[in-house]
Amino acid sequence: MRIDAVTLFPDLVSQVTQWGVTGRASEQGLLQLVCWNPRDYARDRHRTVDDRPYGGGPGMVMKVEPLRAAMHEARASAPGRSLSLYLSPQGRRLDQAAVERLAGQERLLLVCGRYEGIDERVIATEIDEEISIGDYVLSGGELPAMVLIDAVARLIPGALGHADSASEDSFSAGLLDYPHYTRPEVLDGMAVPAVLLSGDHDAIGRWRRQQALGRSWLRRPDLINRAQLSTEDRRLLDEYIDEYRS
Ligand SMILES: CC(C)(C)c1cccc(C(=O)NCC2(NC(=O)c3cccc4nocc34)CCCCC2)c1
Repeated sequence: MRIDAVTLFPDLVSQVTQWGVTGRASEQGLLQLVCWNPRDYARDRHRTVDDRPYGGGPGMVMKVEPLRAAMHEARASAPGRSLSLYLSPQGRRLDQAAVERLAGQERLLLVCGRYEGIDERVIATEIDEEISIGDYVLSGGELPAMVLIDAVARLIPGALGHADSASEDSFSAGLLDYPHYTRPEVLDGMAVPAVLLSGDHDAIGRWRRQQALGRSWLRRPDLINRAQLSTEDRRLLDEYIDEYRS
């Protein structure tokens, strides 16, 4: 999958192709990330990339021409149509369903804001979707872009080795993860749940499902309401709730 990122900090965004699963996906040619810096398209002597806001007020706005030139160069640099996304607090909240939809695109163009943001007319004419990763104040759209790249890259066929894919099971079913344990068997007097040492893989599977259901019910009831629960799921969850309330 080809992803182009328009950013004033290409060295920051390109770090996502240097490490871990996304690093390997990039190494294997499954993910191709190219960064484009508006500063390289600033034609004045000072290579200006910000501009003053109409209406006055604090801060600056990303200068239109270098930004648009970088976007146009990015689009023209490879075949295929890019879905153009502006990472923005005004955007639709990113969730796994959106990630799955975006992973199906042949190309993504990610625009990262800095200063107070970008000109609204650039959004109106050049951006297909605004996407937000959450409600907190950030310094730029680069970390959100890297979050999106990570989430999308994991869905590229072949990107996840076996060791990585386990955690997809419960969440891709839209639930929180069951608790994980590893050595030692007793840590500061706290023992691993006995079922996990039993070797009874059916019991272990049921226990993990019940934990995923129960923890989702406790911490993220919104996920439970959206999940498609089987009758066995309902039984496991009811048993968890009875125990929790007893
Ligand atoms: C949400 C909240 C707190 C009410 C809010 C309200 C108003 C402004 C901001 C804010 O952070 N402005 C700065 C800015 N943020 C982002 O780009 C950004 C932030 C959060 C999630 C994101 N997902 O993608 C991009 C995201 C970076 C500099 C260029 C202008 C945007 C926040």
